[in-house]
Amino acid sequence: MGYVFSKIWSLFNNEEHKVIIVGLDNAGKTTILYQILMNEVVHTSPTIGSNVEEVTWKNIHFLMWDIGGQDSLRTAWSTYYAGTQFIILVIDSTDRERLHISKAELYQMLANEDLRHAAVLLYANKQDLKGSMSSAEISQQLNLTSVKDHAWHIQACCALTGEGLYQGLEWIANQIRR
Ligand SMILES: Nc1nc2c(ncn2[C@@H]2O[C@H](COP(=O)(O)OP(=O)(O)OP(=O)(O)O)[C@@H](O)[C@H]2O)c(=O)[nH]1
Ligand SMILES: [Mg+2]
Repeated sequence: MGYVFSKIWSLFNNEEHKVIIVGLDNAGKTTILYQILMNEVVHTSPTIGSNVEEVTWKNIHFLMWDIGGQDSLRTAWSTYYAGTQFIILVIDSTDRERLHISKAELYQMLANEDLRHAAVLLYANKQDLKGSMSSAEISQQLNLTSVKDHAWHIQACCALTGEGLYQGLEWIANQIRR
């Protein structure tokens, strides 16, 4: 398909882009999903299984899966991978003790065949809290610059105010428009 034609096609195309929102329990995944969907802070309890919502933003249609992050639920993440275009990995920026677990989960996902074409948006969430790690610090701890085979971006955010969330989505939109 010619470049111009494919660009025109994409303008009229209602393709739904599959997004999975993963990360450790308490990272803020469900809060982020509903902040994006409704511009509201919802009261959450730990997610068992998943929540799925259709999100339309700037005329782009997303199917967003928010998956429970508790230890015992993480082995089930891979059942959501097929057809995923974007991974949103949410990190509680105050959770220094468990950053190495997020790191291990990240690299395990990147090695998964079903996710080989997926791009990764990392949200460094809970920036409102004292002592939170900056996105630069998290990036360094996760050794993100070593990730060459997936597009990735890290965005500082606060799910309670919504700050940073749309900048992250903008990066995703740019990946789609490429
Ligand atoms: N201060 C602060 N609290 C947040 C932020 N985002 C989420 N929280 C709180 O963190 C707690 C956990 O949020 P959830 O969205 O339920 O976390 P989750 O990642 O969905 O957790 P699981 O479903 O167990 O995997 C809740 O009390 C949220 O209100 C944030 O940016 N700042
Ligand atoms: Mg949840």
